[in-house]
Amino acid sequence: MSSQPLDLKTLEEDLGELSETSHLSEDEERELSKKVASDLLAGFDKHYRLFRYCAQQTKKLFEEGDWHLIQQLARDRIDFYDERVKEAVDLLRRNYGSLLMSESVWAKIKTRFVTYLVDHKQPELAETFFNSAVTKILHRDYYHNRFLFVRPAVSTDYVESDPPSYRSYYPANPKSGGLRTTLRSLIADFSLNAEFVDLERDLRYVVHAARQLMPRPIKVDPDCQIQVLSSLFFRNKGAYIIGKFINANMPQPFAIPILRDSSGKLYLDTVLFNVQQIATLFSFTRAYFLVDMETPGAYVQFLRTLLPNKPKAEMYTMLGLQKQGKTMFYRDFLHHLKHSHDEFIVAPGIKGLVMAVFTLPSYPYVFKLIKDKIAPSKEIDCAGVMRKYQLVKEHDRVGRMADTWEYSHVGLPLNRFSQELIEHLKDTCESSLSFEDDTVVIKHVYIERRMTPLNIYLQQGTDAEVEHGITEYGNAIKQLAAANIFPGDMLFKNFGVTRLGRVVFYDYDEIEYMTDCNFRRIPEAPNPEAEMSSEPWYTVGPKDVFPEEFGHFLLGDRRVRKAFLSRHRDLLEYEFWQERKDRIGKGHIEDIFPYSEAIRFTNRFIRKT
Ligand SMILES: Nc1ncnc2c1ncn2[C@@H]1O[C@H](COP(=O)(O)OP(=O)(O)OP(=O)(O)O)[C@@H](O)[C@H]1O
Repeated sequence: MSSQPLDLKTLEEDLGELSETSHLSEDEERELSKKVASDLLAGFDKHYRLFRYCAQQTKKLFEEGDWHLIQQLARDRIDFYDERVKEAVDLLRRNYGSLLMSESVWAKIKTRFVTYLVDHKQPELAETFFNSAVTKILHRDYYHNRFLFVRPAVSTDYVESDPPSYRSYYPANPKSGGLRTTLRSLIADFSLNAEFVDLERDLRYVVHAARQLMPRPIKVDPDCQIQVLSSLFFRNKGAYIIGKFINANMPQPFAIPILRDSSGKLYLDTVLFNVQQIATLFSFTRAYFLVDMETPGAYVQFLRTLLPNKPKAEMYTMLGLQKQGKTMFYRDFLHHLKHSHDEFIVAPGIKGLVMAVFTLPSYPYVFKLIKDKIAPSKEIDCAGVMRKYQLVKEHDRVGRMADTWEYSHVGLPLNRFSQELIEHLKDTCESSLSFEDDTVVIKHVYIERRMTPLNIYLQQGTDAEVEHGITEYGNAIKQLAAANIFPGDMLFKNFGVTRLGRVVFYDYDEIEYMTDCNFRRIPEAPNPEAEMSSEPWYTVGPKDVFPEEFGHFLLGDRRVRKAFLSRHRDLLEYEFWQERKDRIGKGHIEDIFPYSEAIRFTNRFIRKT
């Protein structure tokens, strides 16, 4: 396994095979390994400094309400990792070149690297960076624990920063002044450089919401405390306080979104206590958070106490550390393979024209390979598909597009593939496959969360489920449109339903920015014959979209039609699309809340401003 290809040749391709030992003396090897290990660590430290700087900048931009720059920063940050890895690899090749052509040197480099991580605050990320660089330099044959961190060598348990990753407050302590005063100082400790519209009012709402939740009579135990992560979680137009309230050894997670109104003042929009609502904030369908963390391991550990069912891989990813997410996903996946025996199969549903998709029933992910030959009707090539997937990675996914992890050179055990799947992959993706002994090596694959394809959900659903699926489908399209995404192919098979019943889009090869689309009304037919003809009587440009046509291919089924027309008739009208496009064109960034409107304070409590 390695991360996304950086278009670098391995040393072996350049200089031939590594020898077992080098011609250097023991001392020379030791000196060399010190230098290489410290160069690699310096490369990582530079990366992480820039990564943190982005989050520090975001706080300022949030205070100033510069949403466009926050989005830009979030997008740019995604590329930082590969840029730093490339720099590190170039440096090693330039400085040491053929000196690196022995296994004994690489084994020493890894050992030396571990010693440098003893007091490091991000050892797990540094190990991943090491892997990313080394897999660019060495051939796949060397991807094992002697040269790489296949398993972590340094534990992140109890790694802490100074000041620590979370702060504790004691509202029941007589000196604290009570819950509201405690919350006031908790918020002040984030040192936001902007005024609140009416903080006292918002604190009353938070206290009120908390009281509604507490079992009666309220009994305060000696351990009563509030713990909050020390940095705010920024995304789009929101900053989130993430923490837990503990009483009688019972942790109650919470999240408080802070928003900014048009006059530049702040307010607490709501408080989320429900674990599912908080899990939704960290969903793989949303953009990554920007958080200034000295010890990300401690953040993940804290978050896991709030959301124990969320895999660590997804936590790291949502904190913007997507390469760490990839590493952890792959380790989990290999572990799962060892402890399961089912077969990889073709993913249920309608096969794609662009992607070959397979899954392991016992594991909730799908694997997507770009086909060798893409149907001409698709008017896209492999590089184009990769660009669209990258666009989705970098764009605000607004809870409606699935994130993907991209891998190259993934080895999977051949005996776990069903016969039908191997034949399907050989037929469609031969150039992506190679067979090494008992292993199928896949050159390039996207991995994403498995969902129930919406077409299957609608076919098999009860009337209530069809109603729900279609309502969600329309909401998904509307939110994507608000985020400047036109899905292109709106057929139900291109959407999936998550475990929480949300509809999410996953077929990216035809997506366009709304602002690049040319929405049109169908012109009047010049005569009845033209109207009856199978060919359109008007010219159609490559970016033209005719919303009035959507109904023809979406609404064949009676139940679907009824639900759609009662909820989302506007999607069939030119005006809806043009109006959205115009708003985006004027620079408007819509508010899309990752929680329901109904739980916002403004809808729960009558505001006395
Ligand atoms: N995340 C997912 N969860 C479950 N099934 C999926 C997922 N992604 C894809 N599939 C299945 O694989 C099929 C093809 O996937 P996808 O739509 O991404 O391919 P495509 O080649 O781009 O399709 P199209 O021909 O519509 O462009 C889907 O119709 C669905 O049945």
